[in-house]
Amino acid sequence: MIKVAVFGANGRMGKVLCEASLSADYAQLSAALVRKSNALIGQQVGIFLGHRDTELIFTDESLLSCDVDVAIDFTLPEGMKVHLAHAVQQKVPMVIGTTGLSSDEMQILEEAAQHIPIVFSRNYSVGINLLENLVQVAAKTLSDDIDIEIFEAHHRHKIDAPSGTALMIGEAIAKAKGWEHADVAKFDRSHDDIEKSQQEIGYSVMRGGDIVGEHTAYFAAEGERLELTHKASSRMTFAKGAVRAAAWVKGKPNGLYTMQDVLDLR
Ligand SMILES: NC(=O)C1=CN([C@@H]2O[C@H](COP(=O)(O)OP(=O)(O)OC[C@H]3O[C@@H](n4cnc5c(N)ncnc54)[C@H](OP(=O)(O)O)[C@@H]3O)[C@@H](O)[C@H]2O)C=CC1
Ligand SMILES: O=C(O)C1=N[C@H](C(=O)O)C[C@H](O)C1
Repeated sequence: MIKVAVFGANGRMGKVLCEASLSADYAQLSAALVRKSNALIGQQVGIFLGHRDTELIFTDESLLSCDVDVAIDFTLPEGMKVHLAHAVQQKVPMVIGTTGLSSDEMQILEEAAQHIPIVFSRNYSVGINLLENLVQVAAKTLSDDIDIEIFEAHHRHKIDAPSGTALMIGEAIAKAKGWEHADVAKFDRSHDDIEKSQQEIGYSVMRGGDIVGEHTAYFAAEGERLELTHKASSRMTFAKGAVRAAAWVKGKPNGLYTMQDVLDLR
């Protein structure tokens, strides 16, 4: 049985991560952590979740009085950095799903992985991790006369854009093509006065309503077009993947892992 702590337990993903930890027969929710200032501290997690029969109460994010094996963080970059520091201090392995990290924040993650094992993935669904491999096959096979574009759609509350997953797909394609992603990523065409280059990965973004997460990679040639699409219809998909990653990372040597490692897809 793996003892799980969830940071940002009051968030959209935090709530579902608590549910997933309570539901998995190989996991138990041992700590539901929120910011020090949060009025939920001392209140029952079960009442917050609506129906769950658990004695657990919300505690603050210091991880200090927690008996846990792995901590999961799906928050925002500023929060993730604080949570990571607590986890390194307490020597607690982490599963991180927070997106929108800057290159400096990625470096902080890599440094922390020298002290604890960390799984970091911008998408914990099995389907997207498979898609990451499929787009590489497409990028290598459809090598000539091809335009590559990535479209993503998410709910109106999502802040970072393009999504972490869209970037993850783009980076996988760039790697398969032998391109530097930073050189070929195209986020804005509004000021262009020439035709697009074929050494380019274009991104487009939609935000609206309650869309959980949709991603399409387009490989468009003259005469044919391949579209590879993934649609997530429930946040529970990500949460189950993260709890699975938590069970996997327990006892692993220090280092930075991905969901591809957890799923043995490399
Ligand atoms: N990798 C994956 O598979 C997936 C990743 N995500 C990512 O998960 C993250 C969270 O998404 P979502 O649940 O929708 O977001 P929410 O806005 O619903 O929740 C954010 C949570 O982070 C906390 N938080 C924000 N800032 C800080 C801070 N500075 N210090 C401590 N805690 C903080 C919030 O606490 P408070 O309420 O106190 O502000 C809240 O608990 C996003 O980065 C999203 O992209 C989402 C789905 C899947
Ligand atoms: O914020 C979200 O909701 C999601 N974020 C992740 C991302 O940025 O790719 C994963 C998922 O698509 C949902």
